[in-house]
Amino acid sequence: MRSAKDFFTPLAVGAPAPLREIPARPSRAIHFFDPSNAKMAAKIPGMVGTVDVLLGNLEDAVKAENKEKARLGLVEIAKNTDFGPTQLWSRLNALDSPWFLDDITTLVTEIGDKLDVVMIPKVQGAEDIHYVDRLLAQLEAKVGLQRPVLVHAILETARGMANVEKIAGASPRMQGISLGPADLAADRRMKTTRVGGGHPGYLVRADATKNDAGEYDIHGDRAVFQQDLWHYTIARQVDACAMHGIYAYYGPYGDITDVVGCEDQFRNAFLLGCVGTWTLHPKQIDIARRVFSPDPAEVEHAWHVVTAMGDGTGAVMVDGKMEDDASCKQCQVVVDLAEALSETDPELGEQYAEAKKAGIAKAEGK
Ligand SMILES: CC(C)(COP(=O)(O)OP(=O)(O)OC[C@H]1O[C@@H](n2cnc3c(N)ncnc32)[C@H](O)[C@@H]1OP(=O)(O)O)[C@@H](O)C(=O)NCCC(=O)NCCSC(=O)C[C@](C)(O)C(=O)O
Ligand SMILES: [Mg+2]
Repeated sequence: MRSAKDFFTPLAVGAPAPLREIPARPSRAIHFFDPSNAKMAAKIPGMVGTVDVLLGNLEDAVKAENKEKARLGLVEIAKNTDFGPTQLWSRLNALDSPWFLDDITTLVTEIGDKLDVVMIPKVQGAEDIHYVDRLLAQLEAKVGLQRPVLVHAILETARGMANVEKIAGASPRMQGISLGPADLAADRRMKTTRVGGGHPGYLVRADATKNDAGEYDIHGDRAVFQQDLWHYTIARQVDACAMHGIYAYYGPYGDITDVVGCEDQFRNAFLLGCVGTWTLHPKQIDIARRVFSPDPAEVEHAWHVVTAMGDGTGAVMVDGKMEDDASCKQCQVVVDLAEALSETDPELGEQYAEAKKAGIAKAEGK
């Protein structure tokens, strides 16, 4: 572990200085595409502006014989596309794979100026991030990049989970962490075969009631509530990220057809503190944008409270409810998110501007 004194020192002579703060850029939908799939790749330039992040996936879901094609395909797309406000990320192959070294070397030297974040799969501990950190600094110095490429870890092993706080704080490059529910389930020997989402077997059942004979009717009509398999994992991931000033994300929802279940899983993650999710299919993009953008009614309420609270201290009544310093901070989270999203999403920006006007007017009794 580096000393706090040299945490922000570049790890190679000539590498750009690490950022002191990770920018809160909108990243509601991290849209995955396979750059070796010609049909999918052809759609990417037209998707600029429709998602916050376009991610060229080089790891799982790309066939072994297509790894090189995917890497070079991504270089080509990046060189020929103006991404405007849309971020460009890539998921590299795992550190122990035969492809990682060429992935990182090629991408940083060829398109490092366009690449915002590299996603590293199957991160086990801080040592994995330290390795990537130094390598990135050397490559950045070699090609004279002016800004550091950031790092995003995927939580998909039990060891990675046990080390999540250390991973989140391993480098000033750490931008965020996503959940990898499929690999994590396998590594933990969980018995779900689904890629994310719930499972009907993971439930709690209401107590049995007594029948007319005074016996517990265990086979009677008892309400069943399906539970969230990922609650503990996401909550811990969110704490680790918040503690280190980086961002937490849900990951993939593999049942592309079940848009309702997908929306529920995304919303749970949003409410727990995640800022975004992955989209694997165009169908999931609108869901992610909707879920990870606060409802204008919430934004209006947040402005009402923040305005009514003035300097943020004391207690006031708003719509029959007590608001104080703490709830003002909760509302500030919503206000800040709405302001950040307004900068890149003009349609939402208009709705949020209306909500702000209405919230302030209510606070001022107009
Ligand atoms: C699921 C698949 C096979 C269905 O692909 P399909 O072609 O069968 O679907 P479709 O419904 O027929 O497609 C309709 C149209 O959308 C296009 N399309 C379809 N998908 C995309 C896309 N992503 N981006 C842009 N365009 C897309 C597709 O080309 C087609 O175009 P067309 O109408 O012109 O014919 C396909 O959507 C796909 O390959 N998606 C990405 C999968 C992926 O990246 N998986 C890896 C992340 S999850 C993971 O790795 C786990 C994790 C974290 O590691 C862990 O939990 O451990
Ligand atoms: Mg995985």
